[in-house]
Amino acid sequence: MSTAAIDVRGVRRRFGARAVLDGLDLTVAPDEFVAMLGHSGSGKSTLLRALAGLDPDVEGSLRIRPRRSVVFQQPRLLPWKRVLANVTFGLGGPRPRERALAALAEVGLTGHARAWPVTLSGGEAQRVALARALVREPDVLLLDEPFGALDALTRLRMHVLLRDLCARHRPAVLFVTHDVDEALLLADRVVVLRDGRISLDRTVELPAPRRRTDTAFAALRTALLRELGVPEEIVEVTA
Ligand SMILES: Nc1ncnc2c1ncn2[C@@H]1O[C@H](COP(=O)(O)OP(=O)(O)OP(=O)(O)O)[C@@H](O)[C@H]1O
Repeated sequence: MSTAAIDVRGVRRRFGARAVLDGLDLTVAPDEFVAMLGHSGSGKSTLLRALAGLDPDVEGSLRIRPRRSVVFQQPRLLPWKRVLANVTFGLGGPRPRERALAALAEVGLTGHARAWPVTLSGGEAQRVALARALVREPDVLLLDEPFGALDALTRLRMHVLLRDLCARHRPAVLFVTHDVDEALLLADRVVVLRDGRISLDRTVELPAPRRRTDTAFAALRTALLRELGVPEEIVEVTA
């Protein structure tokens, strides 16, 4: 029996004649933070949906620890429930209210427990979504471009928050993003999804604190952009 948090072997997902995932293998260890990059339409969300148990038509072997939480690009809060009730919704176990309040405190939203979702900013709503995911103490956190809809400054704040939350709770993380720098700032390992498989798998060994301006950071960024098929003149601008 594998001790991995995620262990995917030979996964295939067809839509009509096209295999979006085509014999994909991926293993994520417990505690590991893996960022997944890939151009638009490469199948990142398809894989995440399969791992979240939302796709009955995927083929191959998918093993994932059963305690898993998903955060999507949109916070997907229930608008007719207050913030606290969104976090406790469907939550089993003892003292759900206390645990939800603790989770809201962790994401800096203690004062918003009684607020309605419609009154929240995009960043606040996404923090509620993170609290809702983490209150379940998942072994695996699946994140599908969770900061994709946020402005640049809020995104930076969310990076710090996510890093701190992961350091405290230590879930295995599979983090889908388009943003190479975001991947390199946060992840232990970066993988690229291309032609239905993992085409590049790199451990991120960068001195802390990670800085976009460091030479090693820039070198990794260049390698990843090339793997993503970004035109050379654009790669050069970012180097
Ligand atoms: N239910 C579906 N029916 C048909 N095709 C689908 C379906 N879901 C996804 N696809 C196709 O599968 C491919 C991969 O989609 P997916 O959403 O996984 O890509 P992605 O890498 O997450 O893209 P993006 O970065 O733009 O979100 C796309 O070409 C998409 O059109």
